[in-house]
Amino acid sequence: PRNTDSFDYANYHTLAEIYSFQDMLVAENPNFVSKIVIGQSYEGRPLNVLKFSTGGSNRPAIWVDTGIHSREWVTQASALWFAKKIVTDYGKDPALTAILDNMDIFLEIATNPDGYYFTHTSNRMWRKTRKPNPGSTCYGVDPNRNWNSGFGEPGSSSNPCSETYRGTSPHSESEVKSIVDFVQSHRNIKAFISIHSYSQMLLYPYGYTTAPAKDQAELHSVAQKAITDLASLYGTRYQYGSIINVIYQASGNTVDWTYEQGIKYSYTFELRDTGAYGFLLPARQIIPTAEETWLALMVIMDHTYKN
Ligand SMILES: O=C(CO)C[C@@H](Cc1ccccc1)C(=O)O
Ligand SMILES: [Zn+2]
Repeated sequence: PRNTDSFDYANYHTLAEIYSFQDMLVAENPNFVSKIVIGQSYEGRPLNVLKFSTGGSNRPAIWVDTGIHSREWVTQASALWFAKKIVTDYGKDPALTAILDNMDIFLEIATNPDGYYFTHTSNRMWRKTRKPNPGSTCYGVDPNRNWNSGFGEPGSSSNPCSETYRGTSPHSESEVKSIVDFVQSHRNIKAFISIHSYSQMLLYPYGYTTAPAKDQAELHSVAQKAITDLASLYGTRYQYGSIINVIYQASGNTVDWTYEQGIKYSYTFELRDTGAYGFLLPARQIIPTAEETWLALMVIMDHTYKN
């Protein structure tokens, strides 16, 4: 495609196409969109983050990541649509314009690029990073178990061959450590949203403990509004609540760590579907999924801006 208008949002794309989309979007919007490289993957690929900013310096910010689990293809595909939506709606949609006149948005689309490349070349069902595990024939660490929050407690595995292998120590994975370093140097992130598929759930901390988050009531009511708006478009029904209550115990997970860093509005989405296709969601559902998810994201971003 020659530009982001002719880009095909209704299909899945290779890693190379994602990288070229990012560069096109920056080139088309040089005063609004920039690309930050927060680190590199194990195999040496850039960890690119798109920054949407209308000015200021170190403004309060909203972080969204997709594709931390590489096989969850609808999430990276939705992020491409979100990126275009932001540049299209700024100056037109009053709620988004108000948010962006006061806050920055950071969007990491290919959060696990080695894994994503591997799903295209070798194993469509790959989830983890692609770092070899010494002493094992099995590769990869689960980047949603590698964070320093309840690390190593029940809800992750010590077996390198497990899909939920936690790694040898917290933040051992560069794909995780790069975000840790970014969050800890930025210090003004107000919302952190990590997007997975599938199951149709909107989840908030904690996953490693049944102890309720101190902001549980507020997180719950914002989630309720978010899934209501999501459902208003196509009737897609989401469950919502704390990770451990709604899905299962999961230690060392992303948003438990960001919440414990003081980022109150920490959420994980599990996008479509509920198992009919699972990770192999047909491309025809990409745009509807992105559209309905955007409505929920706008609720969380608007609440963050107003609080
Ligand atoms: O990837 C998943 C399949 O989408 C489910 C997620 C569920 C989860 C989501 C947020 C925090 C901890 C766990 C996972 O096991 O890491
Ligand atoms: Zn996942």
